Amino acid sequence: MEPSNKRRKLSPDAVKSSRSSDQEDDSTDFKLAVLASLHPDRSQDVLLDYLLAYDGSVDGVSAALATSLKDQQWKKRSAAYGVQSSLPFATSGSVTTPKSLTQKGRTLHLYSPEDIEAHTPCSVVHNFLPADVADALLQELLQELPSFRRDKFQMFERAVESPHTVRLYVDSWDEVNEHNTQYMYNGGYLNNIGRTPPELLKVSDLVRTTVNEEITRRTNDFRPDGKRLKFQSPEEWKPNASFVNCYSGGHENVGWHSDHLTYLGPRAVIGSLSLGVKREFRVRKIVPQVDATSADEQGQIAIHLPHNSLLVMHAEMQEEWKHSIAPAKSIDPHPVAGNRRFNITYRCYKDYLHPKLTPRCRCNMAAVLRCVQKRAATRGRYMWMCHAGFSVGKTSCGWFSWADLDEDGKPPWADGYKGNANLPVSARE
Ligand SMILES: O=C(O)CCC(=O)C(=O)O
Ligand SMILES: [Fe+2]
Repeated sequence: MEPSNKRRKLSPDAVKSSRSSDQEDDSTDFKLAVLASLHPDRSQDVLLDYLLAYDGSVDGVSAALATSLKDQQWKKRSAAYGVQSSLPFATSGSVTTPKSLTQKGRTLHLYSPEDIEAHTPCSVVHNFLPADVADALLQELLQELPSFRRDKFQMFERAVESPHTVRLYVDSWDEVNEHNTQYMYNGGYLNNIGRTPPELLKVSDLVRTTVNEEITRRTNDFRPDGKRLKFQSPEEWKPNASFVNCYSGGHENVGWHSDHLTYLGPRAVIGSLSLGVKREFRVRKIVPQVDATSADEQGQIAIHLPHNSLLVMHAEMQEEWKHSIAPAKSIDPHPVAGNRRFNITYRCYKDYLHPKLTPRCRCNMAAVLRCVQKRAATRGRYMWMCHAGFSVGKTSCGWFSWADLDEDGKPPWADGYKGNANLPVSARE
């Protein structure tokens, strides 16, 4: 089945980072992403507010922000250190009962692991590492920092840079070579991939144990039937790649996105360790376009992540929610990291999703794996698509194919494949 690919729209996450992207078109998010790249010191809430006020006109918002005296003053104040204060719309204080629900245009602030796991598909472990191990890892990352890069993107006629720096690490030199030449992110290869340094590798083992325990706990305690999600891998979660993000100062951020499934597979789990300055990790449920009038339809949840906290993004997360790191008006400096926050996302790349094995489109590039979110008729189904449709400056060949995935998320070429569970027989090719 090959639908015509009339839309030639850029991914709203193109400004965000090369390894993660939106599942489908979402014009409000796209405009927010453009605005965030043009005005990195404005919070997403402020930008959304302006966007609504200016009837969705990016140019209107930009002109207004450029001349806004109030915002100039806000910008100056944001340079000061202090307690991280609430952004516009924020409700005050922490939420202590699971009954509190998000609301359109509001941000629900969550601090405790109990509240976080009750309201979101995430669990959090505070004080995850022994203090000396956390310090050693932080020191190692500070030494690595000169090799971090901003992802660069082309957006319309503008060259845009991601509003934070990043580096991908894999565990051996062979893997570094493979990733350099075969794994694509937004249509390009990364050129600063590193070999996992010793502390990062040591901590990876600790993360592995805890993430597997958390997956079991989440499945038993939070799934109504105590079973994994359909397409969720039953195999042990073994991290073999880590993206390390660095946010230097409160203005550095990452826009709304969900993480690429292409190499992780459906219903991926990600272990995310935060070190240094405490920041807000924001999440919001993806609202089907038919039911939504704005990207903020169901409100946002701000998960406060202090130094040395491990957040597990569970299997529900990437297909059903988006996440971001909101700009902070002010931050408390960390004694070792200063104004920086490091975040390590430990990921489990599946061997059967190596790009040498996955389908290729007519451009002869390994296709990307996507999940339908917005169209009610096919929501939740996975498809392989031409990479170029989501890469800036490239034209898609329009190739598309429903993915053949079994109930464990495995494709037919993987060992132990159990048969197509992605589509009803009538919709299979
Ligand atoms: O910094 C964070 O906590 C989130 C980073 C993130 O979303 C990513 O690496 O994809
Ligand atoms: Fe992400």
